[in-house]
Amino acid sequence: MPHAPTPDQDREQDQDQDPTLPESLVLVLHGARGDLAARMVLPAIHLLESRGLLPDDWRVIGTGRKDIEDAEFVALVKDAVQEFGDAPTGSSWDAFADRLEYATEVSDDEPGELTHRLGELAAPDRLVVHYLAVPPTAFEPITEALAKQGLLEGARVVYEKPYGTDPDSFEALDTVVHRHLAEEQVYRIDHFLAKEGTQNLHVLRFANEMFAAVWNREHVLQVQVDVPETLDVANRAEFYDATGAALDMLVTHLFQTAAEVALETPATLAADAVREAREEVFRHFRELDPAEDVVLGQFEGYTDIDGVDDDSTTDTYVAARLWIDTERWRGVPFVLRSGKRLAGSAQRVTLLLRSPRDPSRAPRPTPSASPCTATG
Ligand SMILES: O=C1O[C@H](COP(=O)(O)O)[C@@H](O)[C@H](O)[C@H]1O
Repeated sequence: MPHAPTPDQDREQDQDQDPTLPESLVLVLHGARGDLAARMVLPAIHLLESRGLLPDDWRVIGTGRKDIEDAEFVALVKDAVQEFGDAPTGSSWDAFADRLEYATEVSDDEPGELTHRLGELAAPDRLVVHYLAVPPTAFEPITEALAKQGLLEGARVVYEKPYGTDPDSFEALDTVVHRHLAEEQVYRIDHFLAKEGTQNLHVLRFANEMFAAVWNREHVLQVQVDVPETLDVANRAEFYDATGAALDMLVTHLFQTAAEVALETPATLAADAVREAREEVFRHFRELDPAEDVVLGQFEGYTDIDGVDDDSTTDTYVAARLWIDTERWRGVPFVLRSGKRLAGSAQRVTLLLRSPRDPSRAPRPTPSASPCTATG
C-alpha cells in the first residue's frame, strides 16, 4: 500500500516545485492585533507551516502601535488560529510559537523596536516581507515610515484592498509607493482570486468542452456573483463605516470574480497571463450608472454598533448590474450582490442558461378544418 507523504516529504516536494521560495523569510505583520490578521493572515501562516510550504528558516514579527510582550502576541496568535484556522496542537504548536515575536511599529521620527529587531535579523539571503493588514488610511504613513527607517531595501510589501478608493486616491497612494519601491516589490492583494472556488473556475471552463461551449451570450442569460454574509462588522466598525459594502466587496472581490468568469482564454494559466486577461476584461466593464444599476441598503441596528456614527448612511448591502461589453458577453447582465448580517453565508457564481427550444412545449398543431381523408 502506498504511504501518505510525511510532512517532510511534502515540504521537499513543495519546495522542489517552487523555486521562488526564499531560503529564509521574515514576515513583518503590520496590524498584527487586528481583525484581518486574526481572521485571515495568522491562520494562513499556520496552515502554510503545517503543510510545509514555508522555507525552513522563517519568522513572523507582529507589529502595531501598542507595546505588548512577545508572550501576549503568541497567545493572541493561538486564539486566532484556534478560532479561524486549524486547531494548533502540542509540540508542533510549540515549534510554531517559537518563530513568533512582537515589536512596536516604526514611526517617522522613531526607529522603534521593529527597526532594531530587523537589524539583528538582517542577512543577505533573508527576504523581508511587510504585510500591511492595516486600515487603508495607514498605507501611506507606514510606507513612508518604513522608507525613512531604511526598511524597504530589498523587501516586498503586501497591500490589502482597497488600494485607494477612487482614481485620485489610487494615484496618490501609488505615487508614494513607487517613490520608495520598484513595482516588483509591490503586491496588491485581492484574496478572492486565491480562493479554491475562483481557481476552479479555470478548470471548469477551460478543461471541459461541455462548459466552454456554452460560456457566452448565446447560451447564458445572466451571470450572478453572490456573497451574502451572516457576519456583521462589530470588530472593525471604524474601518467599515468609512468604507461600506460597495468599496469593501463590490469594486474589489465581486469585480475581480466577475472578471474571472468573463475573461477570454489566457495564453497559459500562469499568474501574469491570467492577470493580463482579467485586465483586458476590466477595460470592457461599462461604467455603472448608480441610478439604474445599483441598489444599496443598510441592515437594521447597524447604527447601534459601537464605532458607527449614529446617523451613518454607510451601505452594508450592495447589488449591482454590470454590463461587460465584449463580443462574448454583450447584453448579458452580471448581477453582483453582497451584504452583511444576512440570513445565510455563501460565495457563489451562477450562470443562468437560456432555455433551449423545447419541442414538448411547442403549441400543438390545431386540427385541420378540412381533414384529409383517406379513401380506399
Ligand atoms: O475582504 C473582505 O472579505 C471578507 C469575506 O471574505 P472571506 O474570505 O472571509 O469569506 C469580508 O467579510 C470583509 O468584509 C472584506 O473586507
